[in-house]
Amino acid sequence: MEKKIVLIPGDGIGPEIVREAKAVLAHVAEKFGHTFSFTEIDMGGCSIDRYGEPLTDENLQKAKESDAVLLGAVGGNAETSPWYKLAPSLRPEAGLLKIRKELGLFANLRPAFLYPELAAACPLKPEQLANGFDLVIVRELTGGLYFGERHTEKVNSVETAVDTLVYTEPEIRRIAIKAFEAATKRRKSLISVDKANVLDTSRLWRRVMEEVGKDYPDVKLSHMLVDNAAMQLVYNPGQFDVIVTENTFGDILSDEASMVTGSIGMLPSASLNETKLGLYEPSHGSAPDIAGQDKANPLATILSAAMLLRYSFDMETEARAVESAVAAVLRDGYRTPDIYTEGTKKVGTREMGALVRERI
Ligand SMILES: NC(=O)c1ccc[n+]([C@@H]2O[C@H](COP(=O)([O-])OP(=O)(O)OC[C@H]3O[C@@H](n4cnc5c(N)ncnc54)[C@H](O)[C@@H]3O)[C@@H](O)[C@H]2O)c1
Ligand SMILES: CC(C)[C@H](C(=O)O)[C@@H](O)C(=O)O
Ligand SMILES: [Mg+2]
Repeated sequence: MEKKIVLIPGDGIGPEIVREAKAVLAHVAEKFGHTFSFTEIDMGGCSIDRYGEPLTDENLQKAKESDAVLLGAVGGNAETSPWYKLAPSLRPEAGLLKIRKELGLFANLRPAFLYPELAAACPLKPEQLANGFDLVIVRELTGGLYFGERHTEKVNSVETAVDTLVYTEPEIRRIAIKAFEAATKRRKSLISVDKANVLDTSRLWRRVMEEVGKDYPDVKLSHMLVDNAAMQLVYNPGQFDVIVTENTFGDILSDEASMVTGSIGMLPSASLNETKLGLYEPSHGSAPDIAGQDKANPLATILSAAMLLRYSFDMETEARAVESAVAAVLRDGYRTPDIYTEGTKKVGTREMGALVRERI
């Protein structure tokens, strides 16, 4: 049966990395006898330029009617791009938030894994990597500060900005279940990261995690304050298996975790709801500083395509074939500039994509 994939190249390096991931998916389809159709839509700055808004309802509808969505990245340089002169609700990132909310993508899985071949690209000392590094961050994606009420006003003639952090018990419960399920399939350790020494939302978060944990007696649940978690991630990263955390903390900790893998260009992600329709994207941004130069690492996007095959299409063999091909390329010594170290072979975005496809 044909599978409909909506591609969102977006801005900056987005079109370059999505081009490579699309070619990987097309290669998988041919090799394993599947039919994938591809429809491209605009989102982010390119959509603002074309339609005056970051995601039109018509394009959103195309995403809703697909079987899976693969995104590059949206956004530009906030200092220089005219997109950032617009009202916040019309800026590129608003398109991303709209699609996450409209598709109900509350669970964002961000696996971070240090390939042994990339140890030299990791800024940590070898002894800190003694326990390896292989974790998944389960980030809540449709609540918290990102979606709370916000405004800017003058209070007693003082310019005042307000962002609201809200979580409801059902929102916490459903992400807890995703996290416990993920931990069940891995090393059965779940660390819930919060700021319960200060925030009411975190205290509710902790209570619900404990309650849901009763249904998963095999999983060891513990709690860690987010400031400590940020420190532990670079001090002893091997201690983590699954981390579950709220939207903002997950955003920050996942960029931090990405550097332990060698580069933000290595970190894929899957944004899921309760159906099979998911959105897959690298955790990094549109990297305007290297856009159009064939320098971007396409591996996070290619690994996101592997997650698409796994979670939206139930194609585990195909997903593993893509992941093994990425591992093989790294074993064979090929590196984009962000993960390049002495003695390895530097390649561009295009060549990296081709090298992965050759190994599937
Ligand atoms: N999901 C998304 O669409 C998404 C995610 C994060 C940031 N953004 C947007 O991207 C724009 C730039 O943000 P930023 O500079 O803070 O973060 P960024 O992730 O785009 O870039 C940070 C640094 O990492 C490098 N980098 C990122 N991806 C890379 C890759 N695949 N290969 C090699 N190097 C890579 C960049 O060159 C830059 O030096 C902003 O407009 C931001 O809002 C979008
Ligand atoms: C671009 C931005 C809105 C987005 C986020 O904060 O979720 C990005 O940083 C990410 O990690 O996907
Ligand atoms: Mg981020």
